[in-house]
Amino acid sequence: MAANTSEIPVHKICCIGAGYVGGPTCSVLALKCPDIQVTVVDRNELRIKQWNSEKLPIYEPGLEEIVQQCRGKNLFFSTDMVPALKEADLIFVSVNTPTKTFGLGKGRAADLKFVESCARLIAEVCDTSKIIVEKSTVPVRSAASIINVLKANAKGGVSYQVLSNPEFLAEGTAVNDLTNPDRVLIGGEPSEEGQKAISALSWVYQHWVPSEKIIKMNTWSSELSKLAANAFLAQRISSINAISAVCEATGADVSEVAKAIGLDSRLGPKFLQASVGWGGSCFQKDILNLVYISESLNLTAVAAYWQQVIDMNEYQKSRFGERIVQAMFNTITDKHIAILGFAFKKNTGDTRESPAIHVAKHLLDEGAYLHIFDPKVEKAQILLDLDHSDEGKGVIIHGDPYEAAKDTHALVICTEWDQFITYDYQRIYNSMLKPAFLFDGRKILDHSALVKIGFHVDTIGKRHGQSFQENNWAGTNGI
Ligand SMILES: NC(=O)c1ccc[n+]([C@@H]2O[C@H](COP(=O)([O-])OP(=O)(O)OC[C@H]3O[C@@H](n4cnc5c(N)ncnc54)[C@H](O)[C@@H]3O)[C@@H](O)[C@H]2O)c1
Ligand SMILES: O=c1ccn([C@@H]2O[C@H](COP(=O)(O)OP(=O)(O)O[C@H]3O[C@H](CO)[C@@H](O)[C@H](O)[C@H]3O)[C@@H](O)[C@H]2O)c(=O)[nH]1
Repeated sequence: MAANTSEIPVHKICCIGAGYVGGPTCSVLALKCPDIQVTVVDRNELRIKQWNSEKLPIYEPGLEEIVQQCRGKNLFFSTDMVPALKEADLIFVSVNTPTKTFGLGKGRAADLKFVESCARLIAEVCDTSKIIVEKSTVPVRSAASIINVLKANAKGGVSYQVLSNPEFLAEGTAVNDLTNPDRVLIGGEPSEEGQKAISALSWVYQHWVPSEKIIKMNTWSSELSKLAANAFLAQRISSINAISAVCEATGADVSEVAKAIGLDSRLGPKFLQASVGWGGSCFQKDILNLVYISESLNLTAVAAYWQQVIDMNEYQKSRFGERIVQAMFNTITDKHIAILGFAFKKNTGDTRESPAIHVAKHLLDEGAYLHIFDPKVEKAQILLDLDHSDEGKGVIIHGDPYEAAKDTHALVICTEWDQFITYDYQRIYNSMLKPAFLFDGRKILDHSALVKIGFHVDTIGKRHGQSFQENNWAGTNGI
Protein backbone atom coordinates (compact mmCIF):
# COMPACT_ATOMS: atom_id res chain seq x y z
CA MET A 1 0.00 0.00 0.00
CA ALA A 2 1.29 3.48 -0.92
CA ALA A 3 1.82 6.18 1.72
CA ASN A 4 -0.84 8.83 2.17
CA THR A 5 0.85 11.79 0.48
CA SER A 6 -2.29 13.92 0.40
CA GLU A 7 -1.47 15.79 3.65
CA ILE A 8 -5.04 14.89 4.69
CA PRO A 9 -4.98 12.07 7.25
CA VAL A 10 -7.86 9.57 7.02
CA HIS A 11 -8.49 7.79 10.31
CA LYS A 12 -12.27 7.76 10.37
CA ILE A 13 -14.86 7.36 7.63
CA CYS A 14 -18.59 7.88 8.07
CA CYS A 15 -21.06 6.64 5.46
CA ILE A 16 -24.63 7.99 5.38
CA GLY A 17 -26.96 5.28 4.07
CA ALA A 18 -26.85 1.64 5.21
CA GLY A 19 -28.47 0.21 2.10
CA TYR A 20 -27.41 -2.13 -0.69
CA VAL A 21 -24.43 0.11 -1.45
CA GLY A 22 -23.45 1.64 1.91
CA GLY A 23 -23.55 -1.67 3.82
CA PRO A 24 -21.45 -3.87 1.51
CA THR A 25 -19.09 -1.04 0.46
CA CYS A 26 -18.24 -0.11 4.03
CA SER A 27 -17.93 -3.74 5.10
CA VAL A 28 -15.29 -4.37 2.41
CA LEU A 29 -13.66 -1.02 3.22
CA ALA A 30 -13.38 -2.01 6.89
CA LEU A 31 -12.02 -5.43 5.97
CA LYS A 32 -9.36 -4.03 3.69
CA CYS A 33 -8.43 -1.02 5.86
CA PRO A 34 -7.96 -2.23 9.44
CA ASP A 35 -6.28 1.11 10.22
CA ILE A 36 -9.48 3.04 9.43
CA GLN A 37 -12.61 3.17 11.59
CA VAL A 38 -15.75 2.94 9.47
CA THR A 39 -19.16 3.96 10.81
CA VAL A 40 -22.28 3.46 8.70
CA VAL A 41 -25.20 5.64 9.79
CA ASP A 42 -28.82 5.58 8.73
CA ARG A 43 -31.99 7.18 10.01
CA ASN A 44 -33.83 3.88 9.50
CA GLU A 45 -33.66 2.30 12.97
CA LEU A 46 -34.82 -1.13 11.83
CA ARG A 47 -32.13 -1.33 9.17
CA ILE A 48 -29.39 -0.42 11.65
CA LYS A 49 -30.76 -2.92 14.15
CA GLN A 50 -30.59 -5.60 11.44
CA TRP A 51 -27.01 -4.67 10.50
CA ASN A 52 -26.15 -5.16 14.18
CA SER A 53 -27.94 -8.53 14.34
CA GLU A 54 -27.29 -12.06 13.09
CA LYS A 55 -29.71 -11.59 10.16
CA LEU A 56 -28.48 -8.76 7.95
CA PRO A 57 -31.07 -6.59 6.16
CA ILE A 58 -29.79 -7.66 2.74
CA TYR A 59 -28.68 -11.00 1.32
CA GLU A 60 -25.38 -10.84 -0.49
CA PRO A 61 -23.08 -13.88 -0.84
CA GLY A 62 -19.96 -13.55 1.35
CA LEU A 63 -21.16 -10.42 3.16
CA GLU A 64 -22.19 -12.00 6.45
CA GLU A 65 -18.69 -13.39 7.05
CA ILE A 66 -17.09 -9.98 6.48
CA VAL A 67 -19.54 -8.20 8.78
CA GLN A 68 -18.99 -10.78 11.50
CA GLN A 69 -15.22 -10.36 11.17
CA CYS A 70 -15.17 -6.53 11.33
CA ARG A 71 -18.27 -5.46 13.27
CA GLY A 72 -17.39 -4.02 16.67
CA LYS A 73 -13.70 -3.76 15.69
CA ASN A 74 -13.43 -1.12 12.96
CA LEU A 75 -16.94 -1.40 11.51
CA PHE A 76 -19.94 0.14 13.27
CA PHE A 77 -23.61 0.62 12.36
CA SER A 78 -25.47 3.40 14.13
CA THR A 79 -28.43 5.77 14.02
CA ASP A 80 -26.42 8.32 15.97
CA MET A 81 -25.40 10.40 12.98
CA VAL A 82 -24.05 13.60 14.54
CA PRO A 83 -20.98 12.28 16.41
CA ALA A 84 -20.05 9.99 13.52
CA LEU A 85 -20.19 12.93 11.08
CA LYS A 86 -18.27 15.27 13.37
CA GLU A 87 -15.44 12.80 13.91
CA ALA A 88 -15.08 11.66 10.29
CA ASP A 89 -12.30 12.82 7.96
CA LEU A 90 -14.16 11.49 4.97
CA ILE A 91 -17.97 11.27 4.59
CA PHE A 92 -19.54 8.95 2.02
CA VAL A 93 -23.05 9.90 0.91
CA SER A 94 -24.70 6.65 -0.12
CA VAL A 95 -28.39 7.47 0.18
CA ASN A 96 -31.10 6.57 -2.32
CA THR A 97 -31.71 8.80 -5.35
CA PRO A 98 -35.06 7.55 -6.66
CA THR A 99 -36.98 8.84 -9.64
CA LYS A 100 -39.15 11.86 -8.74
CA THR A 101 -42.77 10.90 -8.24
CA PHE A 102 -44.20 14.42 -8.43
CA GLY A 103 -43.37 17.96 -9.49
CA LEU A 104 -40.86 19.08 -12.10
CA GLY A 105 -39.31 16.07 -13.88
CA LYS A 106 -41.88 13.68 -12.36
CA GLY A 107 -41.32 10.08 -13.50
CA ARG A 108 -37.86 10.81 -14.94
CA ALA A 109 -35.60 13.17 -13.00
CA ALA A 110 -33.63 11.87 -10.02
CA ASP A 111 -34.93 13.07 -6.67
CA LEU A 112 -31.96 14.53 -4.81
CA LYS A 113 -33.85 15.43 -1.64
CA PHE A 114 -32.01 12.80 0.44
CA VAL A 115 -28.61 13.91 -0.87
CA GLU A 116 -29.47 17.54 -0.16
CA SER A 117 -30.65 16.79 3.37
CA CYS A 118 -27.33 15.02 4.03
CA ALA A 119 -25.42 18.09 2.83
CA ARG A 120 -27.50 20.33 5.09
CA LEU A 121 -26.95 18.09 8.12
CA ILE A 122 -23.20 17.86 7.50
CA ALA A 123 -22.87 21.65 7.22
CA GLU A 124 -24.99 22.13 10.33
CA VAL A 125 -23.03 19.82 12.63
CA CYS A 126 -19.42 19.71 11.41
CA ASP A 127 -16.83 21.97 13.08
CA THR A 128 -13.86 20.77 11.01
CA SER A 129 -13.17 20.57 7.25
CA LYS A 130 -14.32 17.41 5.46
CA ILE A 131 -14.09 15.56 2.20
CA ILE A 132 -17.55 14.56 0.99
CA VAL A 133 -17.68 11.54 -1.29
CA GLU A 134 -20.68 11.33 -3.61
CA LYS A 135 -21.32 7.55 -3.80
CA SER A 136 -24.99 7.79 -4.72
CA THR A 137 -25.76 7.80 -8.44
CA VAL A 138 -26.63 11.40 -9.33
CA PRO A 139 -27.24 13.61 -12.37
CA VAL A 140 -24.24 15.35 -13.95
CA ARG A 141 -23.22 18.48 -12.04
CA SER A 142 -24.84 17.36 -8.77
CA ALA A 143 -21.54 17.94 -6.97
CA ALA A 144 -22.00 21.64 -7.77
CA SER A 145 -25.37 21.67 -5.97
CA ILE A 146 -23.91 19.81 -3.00
CA ILE A 147 -20.98 22.21 -2.64
CA ASN A 148 -23.41 25.13 -2.91
CA VAL A 149 -25.50 23.85 -0.02
CA LEU A 150 -22.39 23.08 2.04
CA LYS A 151 -20.75 26.46 1.43
CA ALA A 152 -23.92 28.40 2.12
CA ASN A 153 -24.35 26.69 5.49
CA ALA A 154 -20.77 25.95 6.58
CA LYS A 155 -19.57 26.98 10.03
CA GLY A 156 -16.75 29.55 10.14
CA GLY A 157 -13.35 28.18 9.13
CA VAL A 158 -14.79 24.92 7.83
CA SER A 159 -14.21 24.03 4.19
CA TYR A 160 -15.44 21.17 2.03
CA GLN A 161 -14.25 19.24 -1.00
CA VAL A 162 -16.82 17.16 -2.90
CA LEU A 163 -15.61 14.14 -4.85
CA SER A 164 -17.57 11.98 -7.26
CA ASN A 165 -16.88 8.29 -6.62
CA PRO A 166 -19.71 6.31 -8.23
CA GLU A 167 -20.26 2.69 -7.26
CA PHE A 168 -20.36 -0.03 -9.91
CA LEU A 169 -21.19 -3.08 -7.78
CA ALA A 170 -23.95 -5.37 -9.00
CA GLU A 171 -26.22 -7.06 -6.49
CA GLY A 172 -25.55 -10.75 -5.95
CA THR A 173 -21.86 -10.24 -6.73
CA ALA A 174 -21.26 -7.13 -4.60
CA VAL A 175 -18.47 -8.55 -2.43
CA ASN A 176 -16.47 -9.73 -5.42
CA ASP A 177 -17.16 -6.51 -7.35
CA LEU A 178 -15.95 -4.44 -4.41
CA THR A 179 -12.93 -6.61 -3.73
CA ASN A 180 -11.83 -6.78 -7.39
CA PRO A 181 -13.32 -3.73 -9.10
CA ASP A 182 -12.79 -3.23 -12.84
CA ARG A 183 -12.04 0.38 -11.99
CA VAL A 184 -12.57 3.00 -9.29
CA LEU A 185 -13.49 6.46 -10.54
CA ILE A 186 -12.62 9.55 -8.55
CA GLY A 187 -13.72 12.90 -9.88
CA GLY A 188 -12.72 16.15 -8.22
CA GLU A 189 -11.80 19.78 -8.68
CA PRO A 190 -8.59 20.69 -10.54
CA SER A 191 -7.57 23.04 -7.69
CA GLU A 192 -4.75 22.09 -5.31
CA GLU A 193 -7.28 21.35 -2.56
CA GLY A 194 -9.33 19.23 -4.96
CA GLN A 195 -6.28 17.21 -5.96
CA LYS A 196 -5.33 16.65 -2.31
CA ALA A 197 -8.84 15.36 -1.61
CA ILE A 198 -8.59 13.00 -4.61
CA SER A 199 -5.25 11.71 -3.30
CA ALA A 200 -6.71 11.09 0.16
CA LEU A 201 -9.59 8.98 -1.21
CA SER A 202 -7.24 7.28 -3.64
CA TRP A 203 -5.01 6.29 -0.71
CA VAL A 204 -7.98 4.58 0.97
CA TYR A 205 -8.65 2.47 -2.15
CA GLN A 206 -4.96 1.72 -2.62
CA HIS A 207 -5.20 -0.49 0.48
CA TRP A 208 -6.46 -3.16 -1.93
CA VAL A 209 -7.04 -1.76 -5.43
CA PRO A 210 -4.04 -1.53 -7.81
CA SER A 211 -3.22 2.13 -8.58
CA GLU A 212 -3.70 1.67 -12.32
CA LYS A 213 -7.34 0.81 -11.69
CA ILE A 214 -7.96 4.05 -9.78
CA ILE A 215 -8.92 6.55 -12.46
CA LYS A 216 -8.84 10.25 -11.62
CA MET A 217 -10.90 12.60 -13.76
CA ASN A 218 -13.02 15.72 -13.71
CA THR A 219 -16.11 15.58 -11.53
CA TRP A 220 -18.66 15.85 -14.33
CA SER A 221 -17.02 13.04 -16.35
CA SER A 222 -17.13 10.81 -13.30
CA GLU A 223 -20.81 11.55 -12.62
CA LEU A 224 -21.77 11.01 -16.25
CA SER A 225 -19.70 7.81 -16.59
CA LYS A 226 -21.92 6.10 -14.03
CA LEU A 227 -25.15 6.91 -15.89
CA ALA A 228 -23.52 6.04 -19.22
CA ALA A 229 -22.22 2.67 -17.96
CA ASN A 230 -25.69 1.61 -16.78
CA ALA A 231 -27.30 2.86 -19.99
CA PHE A 232 -24.83 0.83 -22.08
CA LEU A 233 -25.36 -2.32 -19.99
CA ALA A 234 -29.14 -2.11 -20.18
CA GLN A 235 -28.92 -1.28 -23.87
CA ARG A 236 -27.12 -4.57 -24.55
CA ILE A 237 -29.86 -6.57 -22.84
CA SER A 238 -32.61 -4.61 -24.61
CA SER A 239 -30.81 -5.24 -27.89
CA ILE A 240 -30.60 -9.01 -27.43
CA ASN A 241 -34.20 -9.03 -26.18
CA ALA A 242 -35.27 -7.21 -29.36
CA ILE A 243 -33.48 -9.92 -31.34
CA SER A 244 -35.26 -12.58 -29.23
CA ALA A 245 -38.60 -11.36 -30.60
CA VAL A 246 -37.27 -11.76 -34.14
CA CYS A 247 -36.07 -15.27 -33.24
CA GLU A 248 -39.50 -16.29 -31.97
CA ALA A 249 -41.11 -14.98 -35.16
CA THR A 250 -38.66 -16.69 -37.51
CA GLY A 251 -37.41 -19.87 -35.87
CA ALA A 252 -33.90 -18.62 -35.13
CA ASP A 253 -32.57 -19.36 -31.63
CA VAL A 254 -31.47 -16.32 -29.61
CA SER A 255 -28.90 -18.36 -27.65
CA GLU A 256 -27.17 -19.30 -30.88
CA VAL A 257 -27.35 -15.72 -32.15
CA ALA A 258 -25.99 -14.38 -28.82
CA LYS A 259 -23.12 -16.85 -28.97
CA ALA A 260 -22.30 -15.83 -32.53
CA ILE A 261 -22.38 -12.13 -31.62
CA GLY A 262 -20.41 -12.58 -28.40
CA LEU A 263 -17.56 -14.38 -30.16
CA ASP A 264 -16.74 -11.13 -31.93
CA SER A 265 -13.91 -9.88 -29.73
CA ARG A 266 -15.10 -6.32 -30.28
CA LEU A 267 -18.43 -7.18 -28.63
CA GLY A 268 -17.63 -9.90 -26.07
CA PRO A 269 -20.03 -12.43 -24.53
CA LYS A 270 -21.26 -10.65 -21.38
CA PHE A 271 -24.73 -9.14 -20.90
CA LEU A 272 -26.17 -10.94 -23.91
CA GLN A 273 -28.49 -13.26 -21.99
CA ALA A 274 -31.99 -12.73 -23.40
CA SER A 275 -34.55 -12.70 -20.62
CA VAL A 276 -38.03 -11.78 -19.48
CA GLY A 277 -36.56 -8.28 -19.13
CA TRP A 278 -34.04 -6.48 -16.97
CA GLY A 279 -34.92 -5.21 -13.51
CA GLY A 280 -33.24 -3.82 -10.42
CA SER A 281 -33.25 -0.47 -8.71
CA CYS A 282 -30.69 1.15 -11.01
CA PHE A 283 -31.09 0.66 -14.75
CA GLN A 284 -34.55 2.17 -15.20
CA LYS A 285 -33.98 5.06 -12.80
CA ASP A 286 -30.58 5.95 -14.24
CA ILE A 287 -31.65 5.79 -17.88
CA LEU A 288 -34.74 7.89 -17.10
CA ASN A 289 -32.36 10.34 -15.48
CA LEU A 290 -30.18 10.39 -18.61
CA VAL A 291 -33.26 10.92 -20.76
CA TYR A 292 -34.35 13.81 -18.57
CA ILE A 293 -30.91 15.43 -18.59
CA SER A 294 -30.76 15.12 -22.41
CA GLU A 295 -34.20 16.67 -22.78
CA SER A 296 -33.28 19.49 -20.42
CA LEU A 297 -30.26 20.18 -22.64
CA ASN A 298 -32.52 20.21 -25.72
CA LEU A 299 -30.87 17.03 -26.98
CA THR A 300 -34.17 15.47 -27.98
CA ALA A 301 -32.70 12.87 -30.37
CA VAL A 302 -30.37 11.68 -27.61
CA ALA A 303 -33.26 11.48 -25.15
CA ALA A 304 -35.39 9.49 -27.61
CA TYR A 305 -32.49 7.10 -28.27
CA TRP A 306 -32.06 6.12 -24.62
CA GLN A 307 -35.81 6.09 -23.94
CA GLN A 308 -36.07 3.30 -26.48
CA VAL A 309 -33.91 1.05 -24.26
CA ILE A 310 -36.59 1.31 -21.56
CA ASP A 311 -39.47 0.95 -24.02
CA MET A 312 -37.96 -2.27 -25.38
CA ASN A 313 -37.75 -3.63 -21.83
CA GLU A 314 -41.41 -2.86 -21.18
CA TYR A 315 -42.27 -4.57 -24.46
CA GLN A 316 -40.27 -7.66 -23.47
CA LYS A 317 -41.97 -8.01 -20.07
CA SER A 318 -45.44 -7.58 -21.59
CA ARG A 319 -44.66 -9.92 -24.47
CA PHE A 320 -43.70 -12.70 -22.06
CA GLY A 321 -46.94 -12.34 -20.07
CA GLU A 322 -49.00 -12.35 -23.25
CA ARG A 323 -47.23 -15.46 -24.57
CA ILE A 324 -48.14 -17.35 -21.41
CA VAL A 325 -51.83 -16.54 -21.88
CA GLN A 326 -51.77 -17.33 -25.61
CA ALA A 327 -50.03 -20.68 -25.10
CA MET A 328 -52.59 -21.73 -22.50
CA PHE A 329 -55.46 -21.56 -25.00
CA ASN A 330 -55.92 -17.81 -24.63
CA THR A 331 -57.30 -18.00 -21.12
CA ILE A 332 -55.77 -18.45 -17.70
CA THR A 333 -58.87 -17.42 -15.74
CA ASP A 334 -59.10 -19.60 -12.61
CA LYS A 335 -55.98 -21.51 -13.62
CA HIS A 336 -53.21 -22.10 -11.09
CA ILE A 337 -49.76 -20.90 -12.06
CA ALA A 338 -46.52 -21.37 -10.12
CA ILE A 339 -43.92 -18.62 -10.32
CA LEU A 340 -40.37 -19.67 -9.49
CA GLY A 341 -38.23 -16.67 -8.60
CA PHE A 342 -39.35 -13.21 -7.56
CA ALA A 343 -36.03 -11.37 -7.06
CA PHE A 344 -34.85 -9.21 -9.96
CA LYS A 345 -31.83 -11.50 -10.41
CA LYS A 346 -30.26 -14.49 -8.67
CA ASN A 347 -28.32 -14.30 -5.40
CA THR A 348 -30.27 -11.35 -4.02
CA GLY A 349 -33.49 -10.90 -2.10
CA ASP A 350 -34.06 -7.53 -3.79
CA THR A 351 -37.28 -7.19 -5.80
CA ARG A 352 -36.99 -3.56 -6.88
CA GLU A 353 -38.27 -3.28 -10.48
CA SER A 354 -38.21 -7.08 -10.70
CA PRO A 355 -39.71 -8.32 -13.99
CA ALA A 356 -41.46 -10.99 -11.88
CA ILE A 357 -43.72 -8.26 -10.47
CA HIS A 358 -44.77 -7.23 -13.97
CA VAL A 359 -45.43 -10.83 -15.04
CA ALA A 360 -47.30 -11.70 -11.83
CA LYS A 361 -49.56 -8.65 -12.12
CA HIS A 362 -50.29 -9.50 -15.74
CA LEU A 363 -51.31 -13.05 -14.78
CA LEU A 364 -53.43 -11.81 -11.87
CA ASP A 365 -55.21 -9.35 -14.19
CA GLU A 366 -56.06 -12.31 -16.42
CA GLY A 367 -57.70 -14.06 -13.46
CA ALA A 368 -55.06 -16.65 -12.55
CA TYR A 369 -54.22 -17.94 -9.06
CA LEU A 370 -50.53 -17.58 -8.30
CA HIS A 371 -48.26 -19.83 -6.24
CA ILE A 372 -44.95 -18.06 -5.72
CA PHE A 373 -41.61 -19.38 -4.49
CA ASP A 374 -38.31 -17.51 -4.17
CA PRO A 375 -35.35 -18.77 -2.11
CA LYS A 376 -34.56 -15.35 -0.61
CA VAL A 377 -37.45 -12.91 -0.96
CA GLU A 378 -39.58 -12.50 2.17
CA LYS A 379 -43.29 -13.29 1.96
CA ALA A 380 -44.27 -9.79 3.13
CA GLN A 381 -42.17 -8.21 0.37
CA ILE A 382 -43.89 -10.24 -2.37
CA LEU A 383 -47.34 -9.32 -1.04
CA LEU A 384 -46.31 -5.67 -0.86
CA ASP A 385 -45.01 -5.71 -4.43
CA LEU A 386 -48.28 -7.21 -5.65
CA ASP A 387 -50.38 -4.72 -3.64
CA HIS A 388 -51.85 -7.63 -1.70
CA SER A 389 -52.54 -6.89 1.93
CA ASP A 390 -52.85 -10.58 2.66
CA GLU A 391 -52.26 -14.03 1.26
CA GLY A 392 -55.18 -15.95 -0.18
CA LYS A 393 -56.65 -13.42 -2.60
CA GLY A 394 -55.25 -15.19 -5.64
CA VAL A 395 -51.71 -15.25 -4.27
CA ILE A 396 -50.06 -17.91 -2.12
CA ILE A 397 -46.39 -17.72 -1.15
CA HIS A 398 -44.67 -21.07 -0.70
CA GLY A 399 -41.51 -22.01 1.16
CA ASP A 400 -40.90 -25.02 -1.07
CA PRO A 401 -40.77 -25.17 -4.88
CA TYR A 402 -42.43 -28.58 -5.12
CA GLU A 403 -45.34 -27.39 -2.99
CA ALA A 404 -45.65 -24.29 -5.18
CA ALA A 405 -45.86 -26.37 -8.37
CA LYS A 406 -48.28 -29.01 -7.06
CA ASP A 407 -51.67 -29.05 -8.82
CA THR A 408 -50.83 -26.10 -11.04
CA HIS A 409 -51.39 -25.78 -14.80
CA ALA A 410 -48.11 -23.99 -15.48
CA LEU A 411 -44.70 -23.17 -14.12
CA VAL A 412 -43.09 -19.81 -14.90
CA ILE A 413 -39.38 -19.17 -14.26
CA CYS A 414 -38.81 -15.48 -13.54
CA THR A 415 -35.37 -15.47 -11.85
CA GLU A 416 -32.23 -17.35 -12.85
CA TRP A 417 -31.51 -18.98 -9.45
CA ASP A 418 -28.96 -21.83 -9.91
CA GLN A 419 -30.99 -24.16 -7.69
CA PHE A 420 -33.89 -24.08 -10.19
CA ILE A 421 -31.68 -25.96 -12.66
CA THR A 422 -31.22 -28.94 -10.35
CA TYR A 423 -34.85 -29.54 -9.34
CA ASP A 424 -36.50 -32.91 -10.06
CA TYR A 425 -38.70 -31.85 -12.97
CA GLN A 426 -40.14 -35.37 -13.41
CA ARG A 427 -41.48 -35.08 -9.84
CA ILE A 428 -42.80 -31.60 -10.56
CA TYR A 429 -44.45 -32.77 -13.81
CA ASN A 430 -46.12 -35.69 -12.06
CA SER A 431 -47.66 -33.36 -9.48
CA MET A 432 -49.04 -30.86 -12.04
CA LEU A 433 -52.33 -30.74 -13.96
CA LYS A 434 -52.07 -31.78 -17.62
CA PRO A 435 -51.19 -30.49 -20.09
CA ALA A 436 -48.34 -29.13 -17.96
CA PHE A 437 -46.84 -25.89 -19.29
CA LEU A 438 -43.41 -24.52 -18.46
CA PHE A 439 -42.36 -20.99 -19.40
CA ASP A 440 -38.67 -20.34 -18.95
CA GLY A 441 -38.19 -16.58 -18.77
CA ARG A 442 -34.47 -16.95 -18.07
CA LYS A 443 -33.44 -19.72 -20.46
CA ILE A 444 -31.75 -21.70 -17.71
CA LEU A 445 -33.35 -25.15 -18.03
CA ASP A 446 -32.66 -28.12 -20.30
CA HIS A 447 -35.65 -27.72 -22.59
CA SER A 448 -35.17 -30.94 -24.58
CA ALA A 449 -35.20 -32.93 -21.33
CA LEU A 450 -38.36 -31.13 -20.21
CA VAL A 451 -40.09 -31.83 -23.52
CA LYS A 452 -39.16 -35.51 -23.12
CA ILE A 453 -40.77 -35.55 -19.68
CA GLY A 454 -43.96 -34.25 -21.29
CA PHE A 455 -43.93 -30.50 -20.58
CA HIS A 456 -45.16 -27.98 -23.13
CA VAL A 457 -42.12 -25.72 -23.06
CA ASP A 458 -42.03 -22.12 -24.10
CA THR A 459 -39.02 -19.86 -23.67
CA ILE A 460 -37.57 -16.54 -24.73
CA GLY A 461 -36.16 -16.28 -28.22
CA LYS A 462 -36.89 -19.80 -29.43
CA ARG A 463 -39.78 -21.78 -30.79
CA HIS A 464 -40.34 -25.28 -29.53
CA GLY A 465 -41.81 -28.40 -31.03
CA GLN A 466 -42.04 -27.04 -34.56
CA SER A 467 -40.67 -28.56 -37.71
CA PHE A 468 -38.29 -26.81 -40.05
CA GLN A 469 -41.16 -26.34 -42.50
CA GLU A 470 -43.20 -24.43 -39.93
CA ASN A 471 -40.19 -22.38 -38.94
CA ASN A 472 -39.36 -21.56 -42.51
CA TRP A 473 -40.77 -18.12 -43.24
CA ALA A 474 -39.89 -18.23 -46.95
CA GLY A 475 -43.56 -17.71 -47.77
CA THR A 476 -43.69 -14.41 -45.95
CA ASN A 477 -40.49 -12.79 -47.12
CA GLY A 478 -40.88 -13.81 -50.72
CA ILE A 479 -37.59 -15.69 -51.05
N1 LIG B 1 -28.25 -1.03 -5.30
C1 LIG B 1 -27.20 -1.09 -6.08
O1 LIG B 1 -26.81 -2.15 -6.53
C2 LIG B 1 -26.44 0.17 -6.46
C3 LIG B 1 -25.21 0.06 -7.09
C4 LIG B 1 -24.51 1.22 -7.43
C5 LIG B 1 -25.03 2.46 -7.10
N2 LIG B 1 -26.22 2.55 -6.48
C6 LIG B 1 -26.69 3.88 -6.09
O2 LIG B 1 -26.36 4.05 -4.70
C7 LIG B 1 -27.37 4.82 -4.02
C8 LIG B 1 -27.93 4.02 -2.87
O3 LIG B 1 -28.57 2.87 -3.39
P1 LIG B 1 -29.04 1.70 -2.42
O4 LIG B 1 -29.53 0.61 -3.30
O5 LIG B 1 -27.99 1.42 -1.40
O6 LIG B 1 -30.28 2.40 -1.69
P2 LIG B 1 -31.06 1.90 -0.41
O7 LIG B 1 -32.43 2.43 -0.50
O8 LIG B 1 -30.85 0.44 -0.21
O9 LIG B 1 -30.29 2.60 0.82
C9 LIG B 1 -30.30 3.97 1.04
C10 LIG B 1 -30.33 4.22 2.55
O10 LIG B 1 -30.16 5.61 2.77
C11 LIG B 1 -30.92 5.96 3.93
N3 LIG B 1 -31.14 7.42 3.95
C12 LIG B 1 -31.77 8.17 3.02
N4 LIG B 1 -31.72 9.46 3.36
C13 LIG B 1 -31.06 9.53 4.54
C14 LIG B 1 -30.69 10.60 5.41
N5 LIG B 1 -30.98 11.86 5.08
N6 LIG B 1 -30.04 10.31 6.52
C15 LIG B 1 -29.72 9.01 6.84
N7 LIG B 1 -30.03 7.97 6.07
C16 LIG B 1 -30.69 8.22 4.93
C17 LIG B 1 -32.20 5.17 3.79
O11 LIG B 1 -32.84 5.01 5.03
C18 LIG B 1 -31.65 3.84 3.22
O12 LIG B 1 -31.41 2.89 4.23
C19 LIG B 1 -28.39 5.18 -5.11
O13 LIG B 1 -28.06 6.43 -5.64
C20 LIG B 1 -28.18 4.10 -6.16
O14 LIG B 1 -28.54 4.54 -7.44
C21 LIG B 1 -26.93 1.44 -6.13
O1 LIG C 1 -27.31 -10.71 -19.86
C1 LIG C 1 -28.06 -10.25 -18.97
C2 LIG C 1 -27.56 -9.61 -17.81
C3 LIG C 1 -28.47 -9.12 -16.86
N1 LIG C 1 -29.81 -9.27 -17.05
C4 LIG C 1 -30.74 -8.69 -16.06
O2 LIG C 1 -30.43 -7.33 -15.91
C5 LIG C 1 -30.77 -6.87 -14.61
C6 LIG C 1 -29.61 -6.14 -13.95
O3 LIG C 1 -28.56 -7.04 -13.70
P1 LIG C 1 -27.13 -6.59 -13.13
O4 LIG C 1 -26.63 -5.47 -13.93
O5 LIG C 1 -26.29 -7.80 -13.05
O6 LIG C 1 -27.50 -6.17 -11.64
P2 LIG C 1 -27.60 -4.75 -10.89
O7 LIG C 1 -27.39 -5.02 -9.44
O8 LIG C 1 -28.83 -4.03 -11.30
O9 LIG C 1 -26.29 -3.93 -11.37
C7 LIG C 1 -26.37 -2.87 -12.31
O10 LIG C 1 -26.76 -1.66 -11.70
C8 LIG C 1 -25.87 -1.25 -10.61
C9 LIG C 1 -26.49 -0.02 -9.98
O11 LIG C 1 -26.18 1.15 -10.63
C10 LIG C 1 -24.49 -1.00 -11.19
O12 LIG C 1 -23.62 -0.59 -10.15
C11 LIG C 1 -23.97 -2.29 -11.84
O13 LIG C 1 -22.69 -2.06 -12.42
C12 LIG C 1 -24.96 -2.72 -12.91
O14 LIG C 1 -24.55 -3.98 -13.47
C13 LIG C 1 -31.22 -8.12 -13.84
O15 LIG C 1 -32.62 -8.18 -13.86
C14 LIG C 1 -30.63 -9.26 -14.65
O16 LIG C 1 -31.33 -10.46 -14.51
C15 LIG C 1 -30.30 -9.89 -18.18
O17 LIG C 1 -31.51 -10.02 -18.36
N2 LIG C 1 -29.41 -10.38 -19.11
